[in-house]
Amino acid sequence: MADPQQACLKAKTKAKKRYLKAKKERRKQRKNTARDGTLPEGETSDNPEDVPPEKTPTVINLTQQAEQSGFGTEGTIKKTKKRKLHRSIPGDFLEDQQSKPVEEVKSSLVDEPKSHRALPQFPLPTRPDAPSKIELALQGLNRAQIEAELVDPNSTLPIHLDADHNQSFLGLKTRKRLIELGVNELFAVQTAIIPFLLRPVHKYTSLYDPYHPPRDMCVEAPTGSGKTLAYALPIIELLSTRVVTRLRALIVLPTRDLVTQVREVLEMTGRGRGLKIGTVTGQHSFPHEQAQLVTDEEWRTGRTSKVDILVCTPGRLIDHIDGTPLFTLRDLRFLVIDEADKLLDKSFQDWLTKVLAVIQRPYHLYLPPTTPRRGFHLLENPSADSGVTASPISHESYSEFRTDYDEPKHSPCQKLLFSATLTSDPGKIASLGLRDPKYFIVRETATGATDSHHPVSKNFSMPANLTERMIVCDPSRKPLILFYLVHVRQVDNALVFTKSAESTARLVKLLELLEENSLMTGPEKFTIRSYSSDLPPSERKSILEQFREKKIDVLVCSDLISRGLDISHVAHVVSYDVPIDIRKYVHRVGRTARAGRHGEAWTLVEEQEARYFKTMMKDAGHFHHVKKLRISDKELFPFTAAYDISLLRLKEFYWSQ
Ligand SMILES: Nc1ncnc2c1ncn2[C@@H]1O[C@H](COP(=O)(O)OP(=O)(O)OP(=O)(O)O)[C@@H](O)[C@H]1O
Repeated sequence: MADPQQACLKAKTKAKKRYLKAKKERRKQRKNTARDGTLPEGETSDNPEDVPPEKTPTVINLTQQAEQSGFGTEGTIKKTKKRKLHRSIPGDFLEDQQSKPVEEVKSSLVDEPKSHRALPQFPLPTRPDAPSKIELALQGLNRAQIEAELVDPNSTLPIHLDADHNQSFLGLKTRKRLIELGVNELFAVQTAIIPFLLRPVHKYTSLYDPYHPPRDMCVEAPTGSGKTLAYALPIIELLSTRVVTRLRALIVLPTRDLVTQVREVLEMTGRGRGLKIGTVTGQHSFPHEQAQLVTDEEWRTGRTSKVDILVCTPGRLIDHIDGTPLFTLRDLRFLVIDEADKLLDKSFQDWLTKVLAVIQRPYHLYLPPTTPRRGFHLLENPSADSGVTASPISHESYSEFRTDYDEPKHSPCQKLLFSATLTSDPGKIASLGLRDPKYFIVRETATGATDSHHPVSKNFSMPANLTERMIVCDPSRKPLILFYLVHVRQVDNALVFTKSAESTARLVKLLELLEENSLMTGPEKFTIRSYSSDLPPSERKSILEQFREKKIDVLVCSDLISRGLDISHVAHVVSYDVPIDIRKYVHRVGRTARAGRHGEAWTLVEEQEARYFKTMMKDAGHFHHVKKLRISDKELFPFTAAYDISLLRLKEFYWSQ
């Protein structure tokens, strides 16, 4: 007897076979229909599967179809939508619908418009190339910085005394004076800056031209390249045309020593021109300085200033703005900020806000329009020395008369910024509110220049004739190595920079003891002195004078004199302690190799600092200029015994204090 279960299965298999056969038939029929565009007999077009292909427009419609046909449950639709994000080929979607015969659906899409098939051809997203160093450097910088003028450091301009050869726009008197001082040519920075400041806008050069306010200027040029003369000469040249004494040029510097130095340059070059030069640094008492600056004899005419040019430190300048009643910056024609990056530092910022508030105020050539006219108000008339002469218009009978003289004018003050490491920080420069600034950068323009040579790159240029060396050593050997350099490598006429006033004093004491105890030094003993903020100003001045006169061979100092100091015979600079940043390094080593002379820079790098120093120099694109030097124990041996004794004596010295 047949098993009823088996019989049932057989029956099901037969039914399935019939079903599949019928299905095949139907498919055949449909294919034929699709070819000739007719529906098979007995079938209606209600079935979405049978919609002629041209009526199956897009992927989105196919999804809708799936919903309509009922085989797309919620889950299926969701899945479909998700997949569509990845593969938008209609055929793919249909293949996913397991419950439908694949060919059947594909066949309905045979004639799908080709444009739809192009959709998946969108390009894959690609990662853009990293921006170049230049692009990064340019971000946030203003146009003036991008359009900076590069000046070739090798360009010079000979000074001639015949009138035809005056390309520099310097007057004959100035040129004669320069020749007397032994300056026969202008250095690169001077060839660019002096004509820019002196070239007349019209036919004549005037002290004030309210209708063509001068452009401000930023200058970055290597240390010792002659920036001081670059601004001193035009100031002297222009101010010599003045009739009455008024404060027209203000030169701000970060330290007293630099104020003295710049004053000397101005006095030397401006001799015989009748200009009065003053300084305020706090070195003298406040009333003394006040008496040098202003007089109240002619206050009615506004002629209160006793100086044409004032050289000052920022702190003392503010003291006089606040505390000297007749002191005014209203007549300023030049504001020079030397060592500008230093003076724009946070520690110095207050002075700038105050000074800018005074000089940036628009002014009226004559009286303010709201004030009734009663003669001239000379305090409000900064153009007394310009081509504009007094006229009867100022009489009170013309009180209603208005001309363009009554319009508020831009301040005629021209701001000039100088540094060997001028900041590329746009925020700092922007705080100065420069007027259409022109940037000059004195830098080698090597052929095949790379990013690092772009004007706005952070690399600073160094003096051409500077040799740089680094000595990696154990910290305990540093004094010994310095002693060795002085005695064996003839490192004299040297400035040695330490990290603080305290270490300056200790190092000098140790070196003095070493001199005493060393048998090797023989009769040739070196004079070593310290120079730091710990010393009173009078002593500092005297030490600097002795060093200038070559009475001191090695001057150990803190960074107090790392900027601006110009002593021509400095042949060596030793960074006994590694400088904390590249700016410090640039200024320190820049005390030598000035004005085209040769000079050597030595940096003692402690082993644990070597990586930091290397990175700093590499970032500045300068590491390849620094030669590595090894000093063996054998070379130091002749001094080691004296060194050990000196260390003991040093301990005793400090204990006894
Ligand atoms: N045209 C020139 N001919 C000869 N010597 C010059 C000339 N211009 C400047 N000097 C000399 O070059 C030296 C360096 O000049 P200066 O002090 O102005 O340099 P600097 O660019 O301001 O340097 P720093 O950035 O260190 O302050 C000075 O002794 C100066 O007298």
